[in-house]
Amino acid sequence: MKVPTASDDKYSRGVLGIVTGSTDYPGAAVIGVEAALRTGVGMVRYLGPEVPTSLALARRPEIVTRPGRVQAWLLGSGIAAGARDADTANRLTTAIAQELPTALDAGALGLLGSATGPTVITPHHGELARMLGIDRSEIAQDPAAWAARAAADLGVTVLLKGFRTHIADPYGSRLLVTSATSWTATAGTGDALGGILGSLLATHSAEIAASRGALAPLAATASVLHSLAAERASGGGPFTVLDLAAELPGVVARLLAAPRA
Ligand SMILES: NC(=O)C1=CN([C@@H]2O[C@H](COP(=O)(O)OP(=O)(O)OC[C@H]3O[C@@H](n4cnc5c(N)ncnc54)[C@H](O)[C@@H]3O)[C@@H](O)[C@H]2O)[C@@H](O)CC1
Ligand SMILES: Nc1ncnc2c1ncn2[C@@H]1O[C@H](COP(=O)(O)OP(=O)(O)O)[C@@H](O)[C@H]1O
Repeated sequence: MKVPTASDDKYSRGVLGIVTGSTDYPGAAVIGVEAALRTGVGMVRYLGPEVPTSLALARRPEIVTRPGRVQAWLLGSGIAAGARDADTANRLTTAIAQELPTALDAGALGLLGSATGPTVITPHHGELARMLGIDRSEIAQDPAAWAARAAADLGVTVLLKGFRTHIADPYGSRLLVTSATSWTATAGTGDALGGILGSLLATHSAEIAASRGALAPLAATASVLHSLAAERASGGGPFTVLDLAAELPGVVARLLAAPRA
């Protein structure tokens, strides 16, 4: 986690650009924005269609909806791969061309071929199966091996979601985060994970520029924050994804206060 200092400002802390949400799935944009802000980032620039933009602004007026410089991108949650409008397609390709640290989720996974910057993909089993052209049941049999194989074959850091989240990169990192609660299996929690990860990419862009090996531990950290926030939101029962997001600042504070091993 990056802790702001007396000499920081909103730009030096890191700006996250978010291209998520659509008229069909506007809520994914709201969830990602909320989770990113609550993880701790200097600023969020949200760029999307009118409906998700209005909803995100209504919930989080601190977001900026004009294009400008960012340190990292979160792309694709709530965007259907086959139904992108021209403006969204433009925003996605413009973002990817900047070669900044980027999290590719859901409808942006298909753009992996043009992502030459430091990239983390965040598929669930169904999405990774589609990307690799195999059956979902094969991934379920050995998710760790498939995450590692995808990282090697695709040349990016892979965060494969599930009860166990497997993180693998092309340089040999293999990390596992086990979920604190299966109440997490509820719509929108993956969109929240995207926001958490995006926030960490934006605040650690210098470390990522120095080494793409920084991506895997950041992806694992995002997953740990997500799991701990889910546990606190759950308290042993069901919760909604905005409950999870509301727990993020407390989770971050507690981790920072904990003595280091
Ligand atoms: N409120 C919102 O706006 C929400 C928007 N969402 C967006 O909805 C779009 C479609 O996402 P989906 O994942 O539903 O659909 P997909 O069409 O990507 O995936 C559906 C296929 O994958 C399988 N699958 C789905 N989740 C899985 C999992 N966790 N593990 C293994 N297999 C799984 C399903 O059985 C199905 O075969 C995405 O853009 C996503 O970001 C969802 O995140 C839900 C909430
Ligand atoms: N059975 C489970 N137990 C705990 N966590 C789960 C389980 N299934 C999925 N998750 C977690 O919930 C989130 C679901 O993400 P995703 O499948 O993208 O859903 P959505 O697209 O609805 O947001 C991921 O963070 C994943 O790791």
